[in-house]
Amino acid sequence: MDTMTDPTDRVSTAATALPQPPLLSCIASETALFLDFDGTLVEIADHPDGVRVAPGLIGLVERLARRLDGRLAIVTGRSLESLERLLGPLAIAVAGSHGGEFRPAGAAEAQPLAPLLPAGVLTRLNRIAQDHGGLLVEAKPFSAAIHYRHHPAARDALLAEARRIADDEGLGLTHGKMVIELTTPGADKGSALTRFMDLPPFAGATPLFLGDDTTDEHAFAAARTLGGGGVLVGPSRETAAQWRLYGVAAVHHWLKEALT
Ligand SMILES: O=P(O)(O)OC[C@H]1O[C@H](O[C@H]2O[C@H](CO)[C@@H](O)[C@H](O)[C@H]2O)[C@H](O)[C@@H](O)[C@@H]1O
Repeated sequence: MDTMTDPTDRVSTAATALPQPPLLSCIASETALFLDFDGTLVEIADHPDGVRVAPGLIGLVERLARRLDGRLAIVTGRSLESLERLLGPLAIAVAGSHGGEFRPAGAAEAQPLAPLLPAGVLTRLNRIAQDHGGLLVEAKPFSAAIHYRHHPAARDALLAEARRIADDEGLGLTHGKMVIELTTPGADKGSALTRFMDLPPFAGATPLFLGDDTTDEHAFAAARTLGGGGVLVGPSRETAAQWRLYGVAAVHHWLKEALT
């Protein structure tokens, strides 16, 4: 089977609305590539620590970064500490915590692009997690996430409670895949992409962002503003992306093609 073809396209008209992106090998000389992590480079798993990193994925990303003369960054909602626990130390450019942490390739330390999360937020989220039978709370330097993958019925109550904390503390609220996150204002994936694009070796290139979640929409919009675009990974939906790949396997196939 052609690994770029979505088996569900046969039954969903909406799913065929966005075309596949051009082959990276055709556009790479001027492209800056930005990659989301969960749902884009790795399949979604039951637990944030349970994702499987495909053999060869790290080498593939590093080789692509070299092919693009350093114009490649992973831009994730995870903290950089959580990302590197899964991938090992990374020499490529990375941004974590939805744009709160920003680290150009080779830099020893991440720069903050947002204020730290106020101390009381985690306490309040942990209390809510307990009230709902022990949900997972993920603490990051510039955001905190409460996961309800194992308690989907809690969604609406959690959203209301998280909204109250966001309003009290002046925080942003994002709603991703079975996860609600409170983020400190001033940074998102779009601002991280824009910051990279201001700096060498990204400056002057055309940004292309690959991501699966609603939290990637800021980055799709920022890439478009800078003359580039976005590739939605997964089922079709309302999006600022212009292209679509059906899932993680198609992303790997598309990335590998650039190296052939
Ligand atoms: O921006 P991303 O790299 O896509 O990160 C988004 C969030 O990913 C993680 O949560 C998601 O993936 C988990 C593992 O597959 C899954 O269990 C969870 O339900 C998903 O929401 C991560 O834990 C979050 O911190 C990231 O913000």
